[in-house]
Amino acid sequence: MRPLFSLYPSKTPGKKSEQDVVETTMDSDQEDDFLLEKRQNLTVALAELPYDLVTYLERAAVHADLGYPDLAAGDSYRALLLCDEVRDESFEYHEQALRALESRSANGIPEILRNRGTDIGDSPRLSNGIENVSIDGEGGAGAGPSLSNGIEHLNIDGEGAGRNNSNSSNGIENLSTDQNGDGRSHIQQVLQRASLQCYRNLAISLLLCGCLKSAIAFCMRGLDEVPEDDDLLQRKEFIENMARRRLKVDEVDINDLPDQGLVRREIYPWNDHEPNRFSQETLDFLNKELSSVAPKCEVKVTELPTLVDNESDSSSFSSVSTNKQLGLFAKEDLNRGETVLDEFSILTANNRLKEALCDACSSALPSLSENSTVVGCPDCYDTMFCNEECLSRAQLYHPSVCEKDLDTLAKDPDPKETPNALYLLLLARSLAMAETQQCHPLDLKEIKYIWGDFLPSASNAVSLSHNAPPPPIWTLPFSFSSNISNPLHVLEKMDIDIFASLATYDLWIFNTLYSKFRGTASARVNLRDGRPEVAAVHPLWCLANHDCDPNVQWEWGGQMKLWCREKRVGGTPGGIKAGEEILNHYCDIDLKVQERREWAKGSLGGWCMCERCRREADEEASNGHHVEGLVAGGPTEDD
Ligand SMILES: C[S@@+](CC[C@H](N)C(=O)[O-])C[C@H]1O[C@@H](n2cnc3c(N)ncnc32)[C@H](O)[C@@H]1O
Repeated sequence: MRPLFSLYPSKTPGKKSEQDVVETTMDSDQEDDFLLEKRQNLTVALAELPYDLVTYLERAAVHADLGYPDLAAGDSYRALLLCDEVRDESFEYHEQALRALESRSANGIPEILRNRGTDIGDSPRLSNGIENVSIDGEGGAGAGPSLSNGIEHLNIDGEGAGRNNSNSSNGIENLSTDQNGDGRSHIQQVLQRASLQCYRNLAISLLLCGCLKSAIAFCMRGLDEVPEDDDLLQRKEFIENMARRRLKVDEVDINDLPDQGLVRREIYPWNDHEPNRFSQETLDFLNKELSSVAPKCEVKVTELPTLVDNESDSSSFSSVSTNKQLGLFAKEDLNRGETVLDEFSILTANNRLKEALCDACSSALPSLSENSTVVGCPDCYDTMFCNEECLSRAQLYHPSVCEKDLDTLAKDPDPKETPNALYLLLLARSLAMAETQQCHPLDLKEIKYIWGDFLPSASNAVSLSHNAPPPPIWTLPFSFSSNISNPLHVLEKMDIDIFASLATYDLWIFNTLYSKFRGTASARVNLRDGRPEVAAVHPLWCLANHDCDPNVQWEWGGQMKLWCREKRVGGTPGGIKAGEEILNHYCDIDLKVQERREWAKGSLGGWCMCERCRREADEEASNGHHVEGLVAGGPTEDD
C-alpha cells in the first residue's frame, strides 16, 4: 500500500529514480507498518489530550500518507473546529484547546506547521508536500480524466511544473516567527498557521475524495483568512480547471460542482470490532438470535457467485467464480404461506417532518381514537410511539436524544438527497443506541455482524509509482456533510464532546457504519409520492440472499415479515424443504432480465447471476435479442 498524497512534506528532493521506486516498493509494507503504528500512537495521544489540534493535524498527515484522504479531511476538520475554540473565549472548550496549543508551542512552532523550505533544499516541493497534483495524461494524446469517483487519477509529480516555488510565496512563510515582531503573540501566529494548514488539507483531501464543492468552499474560507496564500490559490484554480473539464463548461458556478464522492470501503487495519463472520462463535450467536425470530431457520456459511458488472468479466456463465458469505437456510420443512421470519428492529429512520409515524418502528401510527394505543414519550412532547411496547423498546435509544432538538435533522430532504438523508438518519439512530446503551457503535448487536460489502484494504490502496495503473475505484459514497459535519452535528446536539469521544465516534467508525447500512438497509416508499421515506436495518432478515425466483415474500410493517411463497416464478408450487436456502428478493421480480440486472448492478454490486437471470439472458441471446448492459461498451457507472 502506498500513499495517495502527502500532507507531510517529503524529505526526498526531486524526482525518484528507478532504483528509488524499486526500493520504495520493497519497503512499502514496512512503511505502512510504521505509519500504522504512528497512527495508533497519535490516536492514543488524542485520547489523552483530546483538544490538541496539532495532534489532529499530525494524524491527518499520517492518514494522508496511508492513502485515506477522507480520514485526513476528518482530522483536519476537527483541528479547524479546535482553532475556533482557541480563538473564541466564549466557546465550550476554549480553555482546554488554548492550553493544549500553548503546551505544543512552548518550544516554538510545532514541526507539522513549520516551513519546510529548509528541509527540502532546492526541491520545488511546497511546504505541504502536495507538490504538484496533476491529472494523469492531461494534455497528452487522447488522455483525460479516468475515474468516476472524482479523483481522476491524481498523480504526484516530483517537478513543480510552472508553479511559483518560491518559499516565500505560500502565505505561511509570510507570517513572522518573531514573537513580538508585528505585535501578535506567538500563539496567534501558531494558530494562524494551523488554521491555514487545516484549510489546505481540507481543500486537497476533499478534492481527492471527489467532493469538489466542499473542497473549493474550504479554499475560499482559507483565502478569506490569508488572501495571498499561493497554495490555496493554486488548489482553487486546479479544482476549477478540473470542474470545467468534468462539467464541460467555461465558467464554473460553485453551486454546480459535484460534491458526492467515493472513498475506501474496507475493514480498516485498526478496526478490531469486526468479528470473523464465519467463525462458530458468530454462527452460534446469530442462530441464538434467530431461534425466536425465525425458529425454523439457521444461518450458515455459503458460496455465492462473485458478481461482475460487464460482459468480459462474466464471459462464461458456466464458470462463475464464487465467494464465501453468509445465508439463511431452512432447518425444517416450511409450508406454503407459513411465516418464516418475524423481526422487530429499532434501527429505523424516517425522513418526514410532519408524518404520523412511530419513532421506534417507523410504521404508521394507529389512529388517535378513544381506545388508541398511541403513547408519547413522557419527557418530551413530540415523540410518539405505536404503543407501550414500542415506547419500552425506545428506551434502548431515545434517552440520549430526548429533548435534544434533533427532530428536524435530515427531514423532508431535497429529492436527490433522499437516500443520503435516510442513511444519515440511520447513522444518527445508531449513535443514539450506542450512547444510551454505553456500547461502541460497532459492537451493537444489530450492527456488529451485518454485511458491509467491504473490499480488502490492499485492493483499495493507491500506488504512488510513476508507472502505476490508475488508482482503484473506491466504492463507499462519501460527502463532507454526510460523513463529517452532520454526524458531528448530531453528536453535539446529543451533548457529546466530539473531541473527547474519538474512541467511539471517529470518522472511520462512521464510514464503517455507512458501509454496513448501505449493504443491508431496506427502504419503504411513500405511496402518495413514491419517494423513499423510511429506512431500516433488520439484522437477521438481511442475512437472506437474493434470487429472482424467490421462495419467500416479505413485507415490512411494524415488523419485518418473511413468509413462504404459495407459488414460485413460472407457477410451480411453493414450499421450502429442510436444508434449502431461503431465497429473498431485493427487487421487483416482474421486471425483465435486463432491467433486473441493471438494478442489481447498483444494489447487489454487479449483475445478478441467479439461475433465472442466467437462463433468461441465455434465452434472450439465443433469440437474437439485444440485452442491454450485456454487450461490451454498455452502460458504465457514469451513466
Ligand atoms: C443483504 S446481504 C445478504 C447477506 C450476505 N450474504 C451476508 O453474508 O450477510 C447482500 C449481499 O449478499 C450478496 N448476495 C446476495 N444475493 C446474492 C446473489 N444472488 N448472488 C450473489 N451475491 C448475492 C451480495 O454481495 C450482496 O451485496
